[in-house]
Amino acid sequence: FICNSVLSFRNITALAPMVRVGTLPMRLLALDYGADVVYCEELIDIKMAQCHRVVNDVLETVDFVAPDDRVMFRTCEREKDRVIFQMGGMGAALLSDPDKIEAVSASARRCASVEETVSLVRRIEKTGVTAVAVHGRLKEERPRHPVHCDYIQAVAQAVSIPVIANGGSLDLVKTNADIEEFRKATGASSVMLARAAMWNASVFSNQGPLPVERVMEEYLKYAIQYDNNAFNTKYCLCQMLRDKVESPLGKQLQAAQTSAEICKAYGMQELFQQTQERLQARRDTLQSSTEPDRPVVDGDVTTMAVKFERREYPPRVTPKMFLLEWSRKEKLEQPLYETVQRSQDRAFQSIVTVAQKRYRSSLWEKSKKFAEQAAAVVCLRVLGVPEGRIGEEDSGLVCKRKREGKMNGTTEEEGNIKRHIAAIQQETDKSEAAAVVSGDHHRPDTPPEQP
Ligand SMILES: Cc1cc2nc3c(=O)[nH]c(=O)nc-3n(C[C@H](O)[C@H](O)[C@H](O)COP(=O)(O)O)c2cc1C
Repeated sequence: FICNSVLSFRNITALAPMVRVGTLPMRLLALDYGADVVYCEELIDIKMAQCHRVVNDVLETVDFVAPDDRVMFRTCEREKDRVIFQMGGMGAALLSDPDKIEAVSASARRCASVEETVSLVRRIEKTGVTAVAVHGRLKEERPRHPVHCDYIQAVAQAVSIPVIANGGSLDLVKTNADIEEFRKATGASSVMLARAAMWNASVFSNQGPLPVERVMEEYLKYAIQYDNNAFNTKYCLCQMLRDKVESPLGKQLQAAQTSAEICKAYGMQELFQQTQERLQARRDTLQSSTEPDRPVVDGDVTTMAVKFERREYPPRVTPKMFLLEWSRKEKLEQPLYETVQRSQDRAFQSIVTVAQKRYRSSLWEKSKKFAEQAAAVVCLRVLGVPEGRIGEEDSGLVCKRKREGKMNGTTEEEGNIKRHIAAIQQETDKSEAAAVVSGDHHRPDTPPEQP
């Protein structure tokens, strides 16, 4: 590994690059336990070039998002000046073409002989790189083969830039104290660990090692906090379980398909739920502070920043019902709802078409039902039609009729209204049931799983 950076690589310990393992939760955990520098998983240069950079105010991260909306790289303030981005696509290929090794970070394996290795690293040093990490195995050797400390030592003696020893996880480094032993055995400046850290990141801690159960819990906390991909979280936890992967916990973990299910396996569902609510609240606050609450015409859609708050309406009364009733009264076609779901947070947004005009809330909702209600509210507000909200001034048919009923003291009138609402409700339920059959239905009280 050739490092070009303002970081110091003398006398440090580093988390090595690991595909699928080196995502944000693992990097933060390694830093917490005492790693000085953390590598991200190897990312393919061409794929990264297609990503766009997104400042994620909800998670307080910076994301590099692929055209298919997958987050390829997520980073945060905590690892600033500590994270090293490992670019793939060149990697070991550079070994046979050292001329290309300039101003980049790449990975390299030890060559066939000590002389060849030393000669290569000398050439690399001349390009002006800051440090070089040497994985003490031959290109064709597997990770289970013993590491060659003598090769790393020969390199360390031959160059003046810091050498970072790598490859010691299997046979040499089991505890924090072993890190120093490995460094001494190779004469290197620093040490970089992959598997030992993947199995138990507390190997970086001079207070450690901690039981892996505790480490998994700490890992999971970061995975929840930073909305880590559930399958990535599961993969990393399975690596930590190692031979316990067939234990009852391991089986539960393997069966889990969502972050919620993973957390349940670890008895951490409450923390998961709380975190989801906190993130949702932040999302709502950010949305409402940035969006205007007056109508804005966006193409052929009239939009407003409206959030549907269930508690603002009486039980069994919804804006959708009011819009449906109003459309009937006006002899218009039934309102038509079209809903989309975005992949980064699985949030929903609906457009309602009424009298050939389209209305949408610019805010995203946690369920399809809520998104439709928000669209209905936008339409009703733009049209100046009551929406059924509690305390709505001189509003809705229901409230108005109720008032009339009270004034006349007739309970019959109230009965009529109730029947009327029930009929509309039935209608609404029917269309929602159809949505369930078509498989795009989400209950409003169960926030969807985060990607
Ligand atoms: C799961 C896993 C993924 C790895 N992914 C990468 C990678 O993306 N890029 C890379 O250069 N090396 C990768 N490696 C190699 C390690 O960075 C390291 O060089 C190797 O495992 C030897 O170090 P160790 O003995 O501490 O495990 C990976 C290793 C493992 C175990």
